[in-house]
Amino acid sequence: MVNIDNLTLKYADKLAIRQLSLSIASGEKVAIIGPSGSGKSTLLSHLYLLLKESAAFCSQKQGLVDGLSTYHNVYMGALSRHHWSYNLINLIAPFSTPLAEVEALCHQLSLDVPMSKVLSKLSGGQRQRVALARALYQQQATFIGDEPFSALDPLMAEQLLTMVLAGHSTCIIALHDKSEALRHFDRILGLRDGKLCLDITQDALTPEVIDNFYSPEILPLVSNA
Ligand SMILES: Nc1ncnc2c1ncn2[C@@H]1O[C@H](COP(=O)(O)OP(=O)(O)OP(=O)(O)O)[C@@H](O)[C@H]1O
Repeated sequence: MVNIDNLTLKYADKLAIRQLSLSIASGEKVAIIGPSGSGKSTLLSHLYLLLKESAAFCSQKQGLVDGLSTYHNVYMGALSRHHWSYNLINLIAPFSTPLAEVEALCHQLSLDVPMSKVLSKLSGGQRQRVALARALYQQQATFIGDEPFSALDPLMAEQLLTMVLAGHSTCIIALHDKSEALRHFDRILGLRDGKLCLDITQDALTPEVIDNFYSPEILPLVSNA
């Protein structure tokens, strides 16, 4: 589905991704782990650029509009599916079908706030679920997520992760969680200082592999993929 060969990315003179090669097949559930600043967001943004036509991206920056309602922020996920005139009328006076769809989706995410509530009045965890709902409302085959559950309690994070994995054939998700959530994925990629240092399948995942990956030593690539 996507092939990256010897990719290097930098911001001004800061190297963020170093000579990274990677293939991800359609249908894979891939977790990306790594310390803060290791390049996860940079890699995910690049993958989204490559897969834009078929992927929804739930980024850390969220890109929500504070002055708009919960409904309108989620509905933005469907803008490209409708004619501009439909979107315009719906912005002024929401149609009943998308309103009911968005409400049901929010309910699935335990986001039981009035659809008219403006974003600026929501908590951090609620905002994160609005961003997640907007990505899910895109109804794409691939989900790319940059720590999309980081502001949620562990139980809710696990429930929503399960829902996202079940709803998309391919998932590529950067996670805070080092161990528990990883058992839901087929394959785990680990970045350190912009380099791919871990690329293993679920059956090879052990606490020792994870501990070694996070140890201060510089390690060669560990891979069975
Ligand atoms: N806009 C930017 N301008 C300059 N440097 C940047 C910018 N964004 C990221 N970086 C740098 O690039 C490197 C990779 O950052 P990136 O955000 O991809 O890491 P990350 O693993 O996603 O971090 P975190 O877990 O904290 O979100 C870091 O050294 C970071 O400081």
